[in-house]
Amino acid sequence: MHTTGEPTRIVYSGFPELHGTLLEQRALTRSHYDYIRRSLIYEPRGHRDMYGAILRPHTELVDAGQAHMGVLFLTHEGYSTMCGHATIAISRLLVDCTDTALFPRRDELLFDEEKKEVEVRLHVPCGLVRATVPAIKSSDSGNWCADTTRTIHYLSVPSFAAGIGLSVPIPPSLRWPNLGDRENVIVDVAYGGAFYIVLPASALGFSPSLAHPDIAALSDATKKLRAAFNASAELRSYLRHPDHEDLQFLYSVFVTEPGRGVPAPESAGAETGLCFFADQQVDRSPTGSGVQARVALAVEKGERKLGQCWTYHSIVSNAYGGKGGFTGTPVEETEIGGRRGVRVRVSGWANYTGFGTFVVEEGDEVGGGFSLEQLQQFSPV
Ligand SMILES: O=C([O-])C1=[NH+]CCC1
Repeated sequence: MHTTGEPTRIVYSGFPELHGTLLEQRALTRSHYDYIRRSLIYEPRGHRDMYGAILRPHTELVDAGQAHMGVLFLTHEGYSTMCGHATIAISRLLVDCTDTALFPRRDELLFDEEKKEVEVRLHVPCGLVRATVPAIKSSDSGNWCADTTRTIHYLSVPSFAAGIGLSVPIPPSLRWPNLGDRENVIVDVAYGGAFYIVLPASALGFSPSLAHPDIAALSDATKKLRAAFNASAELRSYLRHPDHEDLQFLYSVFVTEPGRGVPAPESAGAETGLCFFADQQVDRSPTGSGVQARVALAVEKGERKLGQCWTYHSIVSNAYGGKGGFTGTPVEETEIGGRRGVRVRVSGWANYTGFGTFVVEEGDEVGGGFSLEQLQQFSPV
């Protein structure tokens, strides 16, 4: 499937049996079955911006009846802890999937006849996400399926501003041309199911406009900024989460242009973002977990109130006149680790791109998955 152009290659059958908590299953997949991720995400089946997910029908929350399905997220680098664009895609798939062999808890979905929608509870590595999928009953089969005329939304895990106006010193070895004579860069850090650095392009020394961004140069700058941030134990101390140390890492640098993009009718404003995540993958979608982080920052700064909807665009949604933009609305204040958190309602839409079976033939080493970049760096000849 794709969500505003960002792919999610969803594994719904054939993955090895995994047991334990979802985070244990994530660790086991990374240690014992990473070859499957590489074969699906790397070339020749994927590419360096490919994204995927593995459905996990048994986790501690699913087996306790608190969730309908577990999910592991796959990037070109590894296994992320939250993904809004994939959440939107997977929740649609689960509403459309009537095969209880693939979705054992399908019959537990409660379709609201009046609102014509259904809640799908997903257990993702950062916690429980409640998606609401607009649905219609198909006249012939009598089965419910997603209503493609309305957007899907999900209610996030508690998201929070972790640090505002932090100064990141940039050592000479990590400087980039646009930095000019600046010694440091001021950033905000927020958690939206994963930790984000958020800053305007101008803070990196680039034009404030993301109308025609130099993506390669911004990728180089954000990669160096991330390295400079991670080099500081004091700055890394902002990446704290009370639930689990697996969540305590810097996932992305989000470059923003406040004010750019077409606001959705129900929103009070819009902004555009360019998300560099994992090993500098570029999100084609407006990045749901990044929306959560940015909404949490806006609330913390007193720029946004509960219930105030905002529109978030990517370069792709802007290129299509705003179609595919996400909205983000802080709907509930909560407390997390002694600080203010907000649950954010993120909306968007996903489409199918196809269904397939992937094969790796015995002895086909190249077909097992390769990354040209890694071959360049590590090839023996
Ligand atoms: O939508 C999302 O949260 C993300 N898409 C790719 C990186 C994270």
